[in-house]
Amino acid sequence: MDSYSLLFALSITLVIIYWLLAAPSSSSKGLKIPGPPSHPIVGHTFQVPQLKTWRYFEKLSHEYGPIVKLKLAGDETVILSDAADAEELLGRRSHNYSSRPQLVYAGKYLSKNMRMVLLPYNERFKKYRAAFHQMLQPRAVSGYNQLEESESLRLLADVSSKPDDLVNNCDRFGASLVFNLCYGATLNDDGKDLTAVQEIVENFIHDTYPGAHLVDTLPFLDRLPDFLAPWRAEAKQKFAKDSQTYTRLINEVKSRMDANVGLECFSARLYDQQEKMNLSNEELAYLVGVAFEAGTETTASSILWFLMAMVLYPETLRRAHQELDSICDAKTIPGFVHMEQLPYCFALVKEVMRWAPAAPGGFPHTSDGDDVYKGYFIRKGTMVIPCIWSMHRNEAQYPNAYKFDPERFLTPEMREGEELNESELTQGHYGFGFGRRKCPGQYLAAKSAWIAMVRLLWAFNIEPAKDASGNTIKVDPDDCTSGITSRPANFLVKLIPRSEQHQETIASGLTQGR
Ligand code: HEM
Repeated sequence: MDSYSLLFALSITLVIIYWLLAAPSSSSKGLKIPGPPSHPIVGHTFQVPQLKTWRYFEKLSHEYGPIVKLKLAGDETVILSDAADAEELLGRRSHNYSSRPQLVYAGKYLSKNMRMVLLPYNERFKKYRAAFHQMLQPRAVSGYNQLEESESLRLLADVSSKPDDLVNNCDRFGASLVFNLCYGATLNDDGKDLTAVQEIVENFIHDTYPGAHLVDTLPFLDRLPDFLAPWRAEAKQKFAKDSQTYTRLINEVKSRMDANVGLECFSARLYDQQEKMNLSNEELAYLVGVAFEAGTETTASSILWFLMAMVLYPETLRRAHQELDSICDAKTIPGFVHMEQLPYCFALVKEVMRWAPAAPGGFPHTSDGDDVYKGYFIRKGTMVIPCIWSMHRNEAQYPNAYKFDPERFLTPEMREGEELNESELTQGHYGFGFGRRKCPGQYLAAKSAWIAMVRLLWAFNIEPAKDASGNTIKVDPDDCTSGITSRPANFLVKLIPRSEQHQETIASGLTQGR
């Protein structure tokens, strides 16, 4: 038997002993939360599919109701599929539900407990969150209009010149905007920094996936000595590599600051407050790095979902074009000043975030104390997962929920040009999560999505791609990636400039640095 098989056999034996001796017995303190039958030893651990878990959660909600309990390797897990329950528990009772499950591999070793997204609700978390708030609160975000407009213009130019490189073009847009805000510089064209952060995000998504590392299912395996725990050295090695990237980036900022280049960016602001905030250089590097990684993948995914919706629902594309053409001719690139005049486009952007949330499975929260809700007992340490996908498919709240239909968000007030402001983009759907862990980048993300989508609509016809024989290639929204975030996979689409004048306007906008 090799050392991995031995370790596996040992782990199974230990989990059985743990389960029998240490796992909490079922509670008599409240009603039993419904859920599927489970195995007496491993619970539901092996029933939950690794891929597109949110679809399984949706199926459970149809069978057992909006609050479902699962037992995953001894841990109690509650899946919420109705937004009202999530708003009550994770929102109004957020004092109790704002922690995160503690991951040994990704939290302790891969992130040295410095990645905000994985931190429990502790003092370090509050300090990090306050720093994010400074940079990403609505008032600060309204100062980024010019940057968002110039980055989205660059997106149009990239799509025009490299139409077959769509995924990279969208990734670049998501990344370069956040990069600029974080490091006060333009993302290099050599792709080095983008590739580095993409690799970090890819590893992170893989390493946080349920079941990716046995030690996160059985945390006591962390007591094993290094020679029996080869994963520990692997995670530490990845940390060292990621840390090198993030440290290099903030060191570059520091050099520019030392050379008295007036810099306004997240890193510079943190350097100025480093002592007051009691941040080590490593912490500072990670704090900024996490903003860069969190903003890169999600924004690009939303744009790709938008393009897919336009292919699947050409009538909505036609209506958006009609609205845009009535406000902006081919010589006028739409900008934030036009937001109030474009209610249909506004509703369309919100519908993208509902129809295809970039983080469909939701991020798990953890309870810090026992609680009773609707008669159900929720034990301290329960992992509570708000399944955004199921919430967005709730027929009572969103009739005909599987259909992409911007009309559902088009209120009479909006038709009159009211309620068309940036913060409204984040309302009416749950794509940014809940309570004290709600996405701190939501205002920036929603505005970036708006400007990118509206400008792509203005500039291009969005059509299904064709194969070599001229047949339309089918587009399937179920063909998507699985992880904390999700985006279309194998998605081919054709973006065709709407006119030569549109192209000329983009080119002259670029030369004028608009
Ligand atoms: C379309 C784009 C985006 C989407 C859909 C999105 C969605 C989310 C969601 C669902 C969460 C988890 C909330 C919860 O736990 O309930 C989250 C957390 C987070 N997001 Fe975003 N996000 C986006 C863009 C951004 C951007 C641009 C940034 C930063 C510049 C950012 C930074 C973060 C951070 C740091 C967290 C962790 C917060 C915590 O654990 O307290 N996100 N996001």
